[in-house]
Amino acid sequence: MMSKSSLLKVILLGDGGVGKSSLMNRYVTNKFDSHLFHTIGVEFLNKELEVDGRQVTLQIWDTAGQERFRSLRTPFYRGSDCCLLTFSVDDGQSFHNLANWKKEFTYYADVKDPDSFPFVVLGNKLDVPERQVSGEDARQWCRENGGHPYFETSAKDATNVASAFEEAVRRLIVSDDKDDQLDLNNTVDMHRKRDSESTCC
Ligand SMILES: Nc1nc2c(ncn2[C@@H]2O[C@H](COP(=O)(O)OP(=O)(O)OP(=O)(O)O)[C@@H](O)[C@H]2O)c(=O)[nH]1
Ligand SMILES: [Mg+2]
Repeated sequence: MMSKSSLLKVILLGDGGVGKSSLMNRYVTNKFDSHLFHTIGVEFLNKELEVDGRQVTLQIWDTAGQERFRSLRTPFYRGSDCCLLTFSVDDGQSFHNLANWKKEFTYYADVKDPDSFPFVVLGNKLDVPERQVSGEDARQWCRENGGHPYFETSAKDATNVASAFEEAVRRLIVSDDKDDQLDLNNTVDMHRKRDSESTCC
C-alpha cells in the first residue's frame, strides 16, 4: 500500500553513452552537460513530486552502462519499483541490447513476475538528426515485449523527460491501487466465508 508520501525506487539501465545520467540530471537539476564522464557503479538522486494528487519521493538510480562495471551495478537492482530501459535513437546496437538489459534486470532484481513488472522504454537523443532506430521499430519492440510504454526523449533539450518519469510513477500508482483493490476484495471474501460458516451450524 503506497502511503500518502511514498518513496519509489526507479532505476535507469542501458548501454554506456545512451544518456542515462543526462536524463537523471535533466529531470532533477534541469541541467545538461555535453561532456559527462562515464558513470562508474551507481549514483542516485531524489526528487519530490506530485502525480495525480499523490505526493511521491522518487529515488532515481543511475547505473554504469559499460560492460566492465556489471558487477558494480547489479547488486543495486533489487527493490526497484520500476525500470527505465534506455537506448539512444542514433545507436542501433543500444536498441538491440534492450532485451539483454531486461534479462539482466529480471535476474539480478529477482523479479517474480517479469510480465507484470513496470518497465518503461526510453529512446533518448531525439535531437540528433542521424537516427538509426525508427519510432515504429521501437514501438513494435515495446508491443511485442510486454506492452511497455515508450517515450522518445532528449536530455539535451528536455523533450519528454519529465513526462517519461511521471508516466513511470503513474504506472506504479495504478498498479498499487489495483493491489489495494485486490486486498480489499480478499477482505470482503473473508467476510463472506464467515457468513457461510455461520449458516452451516
Ligand atoms: N545530443 C544529445 N546528447 C546527449 C543526450 N543525452 C546525453 N547526451 C550526451 O551523450 C554522452 C553520454 O551521456 P551520459 O548521460 O553520460 O550517458 P550514460 O548512459 O550515463 O553513460 P554511462 O554512464 O557510461 O552508462 C554525453 O556526452 C552527453 O552529453 C541527448 O539527449 N542528446
Ligand atoms: Mg552515466
